Amino acid sequence: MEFKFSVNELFKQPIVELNQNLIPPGFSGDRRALWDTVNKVSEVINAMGEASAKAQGLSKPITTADRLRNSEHRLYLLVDQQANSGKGAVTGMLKTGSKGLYVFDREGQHYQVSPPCVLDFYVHDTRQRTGLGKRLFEHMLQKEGIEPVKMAIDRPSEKLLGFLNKHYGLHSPVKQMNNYVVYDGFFPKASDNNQQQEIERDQSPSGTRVTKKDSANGLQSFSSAYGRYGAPRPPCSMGQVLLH
Ligand SMILES: CC(=O)SCCNC(=O)CCNC(=O)[C@H](O)C(C)(C)COP(=O)(O)OP(=O)(O)OC[C@H]1O[C@@H](n2cnc3c(N)ncnc32)[C@H](O)[C@@H]1OP(=O)(O)O
Repeated sequence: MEFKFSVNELFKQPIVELNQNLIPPGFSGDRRALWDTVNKVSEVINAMGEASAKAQGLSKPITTADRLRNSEHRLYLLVDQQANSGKGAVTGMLKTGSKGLYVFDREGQHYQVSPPCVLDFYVHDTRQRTGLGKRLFEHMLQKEGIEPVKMAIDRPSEKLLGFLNKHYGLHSPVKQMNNYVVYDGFFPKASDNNQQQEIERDQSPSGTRVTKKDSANGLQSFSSAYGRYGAPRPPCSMGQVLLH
C-alpha cells in the first residue's frame, strides 16, 4: 500500500514494531516532527486496518490507530523499501496481544488462560502467497519468543488456517465458542498435568470433589472428574463478559 508521503522516511527498517505510543523505532526530532510522524503512522495503521477488514469481509476494522493507542497490543508492519519509486510501501500487518479467555480442550476440560493471540493479520492483496506473510509471522515469533501452537487465533480465515497448516503443520483446529481457535499442543500434555501443582482442593455443594490447578505455563485448569460436573459445558456468560 502506497502513501503520498515517504514510507521509508517514516519506517527505517523492513519490519517495524509499533505499540500504543505509535512512535516508530528510530524516530528522532522535535515536538512538531513527532506530531507529524504520529499522524502519518495513524494514517498507515487506519488504511491497513481498513484493507484487512475488507479482505476478511468484516463490517468495520479491528485495527485502528485509536484502538492501538488504547491497548497493550503490538503491531508489526512489513515494508517494501524498493516500492513506489524508492518511497516505499507497506505490504503487511500483524497484530498480537494477550487476551483473557476460557478455552476447552477436546475432552471438554476448560482452562482460564491469557495466551498471546494473533488478532489481525493481513498481507496486501497484490502480494499474497509470495511468502511475505511467513516472513512477518516468523519475525513476530522470534520477537515474542513464542511457538505458533501456543498462540490463540481470533476468528481465523480459511487463508490463515491454510497458512498455519502449510508453514507450521497445524491442523485440526480446536474451535472455541468465543470464535478463537487453538491447536492440540496449546494445552498441557497429560504428563505436564501430573506435574501441575495442586493449589486448592475442596468440596463442591453436591459433594463432588473439584480441583483447581496452576500449571507452569500459566494455564489454569478447572476440572472435575465425576457426575454432571465432569461433562463438558460452556463457561458462564458473565465470566466471559468479565474477561473481555
Ligand atoms: C486472526 C486473523 O487475522 S484472521 C484473518 C487473516 N487474514 C486474511 O484472511 C486476510 C487475507 N489474507 C491475507 O492477508 C494473507 O493471505 C495471509 C496473511 C493470511 C497470509 O499471508 P501470505 O503472504 O499470503 O502467506 P504466505 O505467502 O507466507 O503463505 C502462503 C500460504 O498461506 C495460505 N494462503 C494464502 N492465501 C491463500 C488463499 N487465497 N487461499 C488459500 N490459502 C491461502 C496458503 O497455505 C498458502 O500456501 P500456498 O500458496 O502454497 O497454498
